[in-house]
Amino acid sequence: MFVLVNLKTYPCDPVAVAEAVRDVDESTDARLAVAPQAAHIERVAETGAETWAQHVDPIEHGSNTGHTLAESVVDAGAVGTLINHSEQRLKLADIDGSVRAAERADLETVVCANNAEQIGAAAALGPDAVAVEPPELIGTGTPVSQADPDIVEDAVEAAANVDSEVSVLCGAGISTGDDVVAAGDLGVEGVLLASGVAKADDPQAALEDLVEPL
Ligand SMILES: O=C(CO)COP(=O)(O)O
Repeated sequence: MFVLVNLKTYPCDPVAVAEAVRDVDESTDARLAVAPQAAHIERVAETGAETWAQHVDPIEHGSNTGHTLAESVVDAGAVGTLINHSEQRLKLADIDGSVRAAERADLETVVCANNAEQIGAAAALGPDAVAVEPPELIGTGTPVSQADPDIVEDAVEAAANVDSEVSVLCGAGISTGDDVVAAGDLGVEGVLLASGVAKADDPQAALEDLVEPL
C-alpha cells in the first residue's frame, strides 16, 4: 500500500513529520511519502523522506508570476505531485496541462477527484494514479472506507474501465491502520490522508499505527 501524507497548510513541523515518514517507511513494506507546502519541499526532501508537491501549474518556464513550475519542485527534491486536490480545484484543461507539465519534469502524478465519474475523466488524462476523496468527509475523521465504501469501489471500477494501468487511491478521514486495511479491501492501492498525521500530537505514532497491519 502507498500511504501519502498531505500536510496541506497545517501548522505542523514539516521536517519532523518527514523524519517520521522516513523512519516508518524503513520499518514497513508499505511505501510512505509526504507532501509539504512548496516552500518546505527542499527541507523535507533533505530528510530522505519521499517528497511530493501538493500542486503544480500547467505552465512552462517563462512569465508566470506566482505559479508553481514542475521543474522547480523537482529541483527542490520532489518526486511526485498531487493535482486537482479538492482544496486546489482546476478546470479540466488545466488538469491535463498540469499532468503534462509533471510528465515533462518526470514527476509521478496523482490526480484527485470527488466521485467515480470524475475519476473516470481523470484516468483518461493518463496520470500514474487517481485519488477519490469525497469533500464532505475530508478532515472529519470519519473514514471514506467506512462511511462511503461504494464511492471507493465505483472509483476503482471507473478507473479500470478507462485505463487499467492507472492506480487508484482513496482519502478522507483515514487515520488508523484499520481504515487503511478497509480501503485496501475495497480495491485501492493506496491512501491519501492529512489530519490524522499532520494534526496528531505524535505524528510518528500515528504513522506507525497506520502501517501496523500492513
Ligand atoms: O484531503 C485529504 C488528503 O489530501 C484528506 O484529509 P483528511 O485525512 O484530513 O481527511
